[in-house]
Amino acid sequence: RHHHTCPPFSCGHLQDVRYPFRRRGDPGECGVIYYKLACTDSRATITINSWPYFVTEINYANSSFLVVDARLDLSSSCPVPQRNQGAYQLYYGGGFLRSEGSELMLELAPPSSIALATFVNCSREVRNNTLYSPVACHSTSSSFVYVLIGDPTDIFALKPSCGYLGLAVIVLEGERSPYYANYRDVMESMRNGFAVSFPQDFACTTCGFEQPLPLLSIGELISGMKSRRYTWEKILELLLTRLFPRITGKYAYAAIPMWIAQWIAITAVLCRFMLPPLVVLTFLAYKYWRTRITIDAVEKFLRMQQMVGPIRYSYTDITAVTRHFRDKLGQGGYGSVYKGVLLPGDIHVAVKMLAGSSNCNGEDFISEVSTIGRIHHVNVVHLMGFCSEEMRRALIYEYMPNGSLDKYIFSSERSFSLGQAQ
Ligand SMILES: Nc1ncnc2c1ncn2[C@@H]1O[C@H](COP(=O)(O)OP(=O)(O)OP(=O)(O)O)[C@@H](O)[C@H]1O
Repeated sequence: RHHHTCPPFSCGHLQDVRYPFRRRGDPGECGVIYYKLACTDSRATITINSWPYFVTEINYANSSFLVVDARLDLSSSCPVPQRNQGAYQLYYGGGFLRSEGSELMLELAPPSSIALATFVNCSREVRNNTLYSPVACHSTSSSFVYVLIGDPTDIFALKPSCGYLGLAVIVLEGERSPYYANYRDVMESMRNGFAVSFPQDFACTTCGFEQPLPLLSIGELISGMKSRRYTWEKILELLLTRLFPRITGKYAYAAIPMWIAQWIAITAVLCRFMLPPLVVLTFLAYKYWRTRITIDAVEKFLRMQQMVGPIRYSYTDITAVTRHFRDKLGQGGYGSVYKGVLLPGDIHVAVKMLAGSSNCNGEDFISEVSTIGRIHHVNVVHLMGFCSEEMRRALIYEYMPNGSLDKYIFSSERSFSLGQAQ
């Protein structure tokens, strides 16, 4: 797709320039925004860290391109870089940092090893110091120019008589120690430029170039593993590329485990914070639903019962009848029994307050009211009324002044007699 809408172009002396490069004014989907080339008849220029560089060569085979400092006076026989602190930011791992606004990219790692060459101007001559290589063609009898090669931390500890002039990135060839390079080597390296890699993202096979994904047959996989051609990382990469071609195309392979980790983290956080409240809510909803069912069944029964059975009282009536539960007669399996007086007529009653807890469910209450309420027998205590408000329930019996029969049956003396009336 990319190939059709963004055809290769020429820029300066470069031919067949493709992704990730783009020209000013190219459609948005062409190339990568930071790889904009400014083209003249003879030069292609790119800006890295706000500093211009000539792109002298692009090597698509190893995803790198060669750059030369555009502000370096190449025609001079004794070039010294301009004051350019910030144009080169070297990463300690050996990479080349590129910052664009708030973004900091590590991808531009030069394929060959590089070092910084710092040019300084000293008011006094520096003797017997191998770090300071003289730049004779720029020095006079009162001003001495040197180039220092290597770790930038050494350079920050400059001699007091020296001031900073400019920086250059130089390529360290082979085994040569940077501390023994002289100005001639530095000049040659500055003129040749240094190579910069495309970021990993853009070097991937699926970006814009219509290359087929690697075929992955089981046999090939096994033989690859046997011959140690495929490492575990390689196998993971192949699998991920096949499973998520879009994602692996969009992000670099290195970003995939991070992507998976992010999803795992999000799921874990959701489970940790969402699941417990959800479980509690479900439980409460279930409890409420069960209670509602019981209450509804009782209410339905009571509407029918009202015509035939005992009288229904409100909870306020019950508190009035028992005078706020003042006189407790006893305690049974289903709750406490209080003495009360029904007006009008001053009829003495026993009010059994059913405990709201589990052992009294709606069914028991219904059967008590419907069965006992209908029985009118001399040997069965008469149910005169009841109360049911939500989960507060009470049964109102006629008052038995002699108390419960078990008081006599299980009394320690076992010597009692019932009169005819009793
Ligand atoms: N109608 C009543 N008149 C006078 N006192 C009563 C009456 N009903 C109950 N009581 C008193 O309250 C106590 C508890 O009675 P309750 O019927 O609740 O207990 P229970 O006999 O163990 O039966 P249950 O197992 O059905 O609760 C009795 O022992 C008795 O002293």
